[in-house]
Amino acid sequence: MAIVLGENQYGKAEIRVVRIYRDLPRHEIKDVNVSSALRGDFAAAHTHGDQRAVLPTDTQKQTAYAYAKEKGIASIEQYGLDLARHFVDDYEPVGGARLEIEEYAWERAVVGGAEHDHTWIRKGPAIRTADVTVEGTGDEQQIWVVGGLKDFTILKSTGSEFHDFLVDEYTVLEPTTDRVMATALDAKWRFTTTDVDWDAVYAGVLELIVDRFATVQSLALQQTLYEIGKAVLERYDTIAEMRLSAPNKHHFVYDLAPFGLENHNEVFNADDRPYGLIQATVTRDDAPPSGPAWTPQLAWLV
Ligand SMILES: O=c1[nH]c(=O)c2[nH]c(=O)[nH]c2[nH]1
Repeated sequence: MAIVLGENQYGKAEIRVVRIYRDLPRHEIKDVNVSSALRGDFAAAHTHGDQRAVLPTDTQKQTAYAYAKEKGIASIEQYGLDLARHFVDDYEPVGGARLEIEEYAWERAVVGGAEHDHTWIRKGPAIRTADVTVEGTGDEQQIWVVGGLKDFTILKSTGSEFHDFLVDEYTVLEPTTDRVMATALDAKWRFTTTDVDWDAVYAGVLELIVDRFATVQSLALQQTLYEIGKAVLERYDTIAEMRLSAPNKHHFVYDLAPFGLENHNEVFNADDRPYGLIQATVTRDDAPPSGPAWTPQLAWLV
């Protein structure tokens, strides 16, 4: 019997980088949260405390700040690619790098009726995400980019039904042809190339999510998720697969009968838990293998 080191990775989690572009009077802001993880030949560090192959997590952090200045943050996908390629291409022991990045959006404050040059208000709950994985160098190099968003809270006050479901002796849910549908959507989409206008695709996917959520006469959240995924894959041939996770934020019609009041879908109890959790993957049947694209940094203990 021998005890051996298994899979391992290390990096700096949640590096908070704010980059201001201030070359013009009208400043620009990028506010991101970066997590790096390096994979490769780090056995000696674990078994002998030998750090010669270890690029410190502090250096990974410093690099994130330096690259924000040197290369800028045009998009989080591009920034993740720049960092991941650097770690893999420039350090021999590093076989693979995964960069997980969140972006917090700001919108310009309106002051005296005009957009202000250097004051912003934090915008909405939607957080843009990018997961970039790079493995190998030169001709052998493989790259996976997954774009996404999380906590995109959206609600429609009609245009949603749920009926004709399986009924057993424990079923009390009433069928409905008109209900509130609300969720805080997490979605990720896997690209098959890096030749992408990242910002344009993000804006387009967001537009499709809102359009499908609003205009599909939904028979279930499952159907809405599928229609979103289908629309995204139909519009973007650079995307092979979309994964969606949607808590069904139940809005129950409140019983106002004790007060002699009618309630025609006007007053609801927004229940926070439990919630239905509806999750779906929509994919092309000829999608290339996903490799490590979906493997999160923090999957180790799961
Ligand atoms: O859109 C829905 N999907 C379900 O699977 C489900 N189950 C439930 O109780 N309500 C809903 N709503």
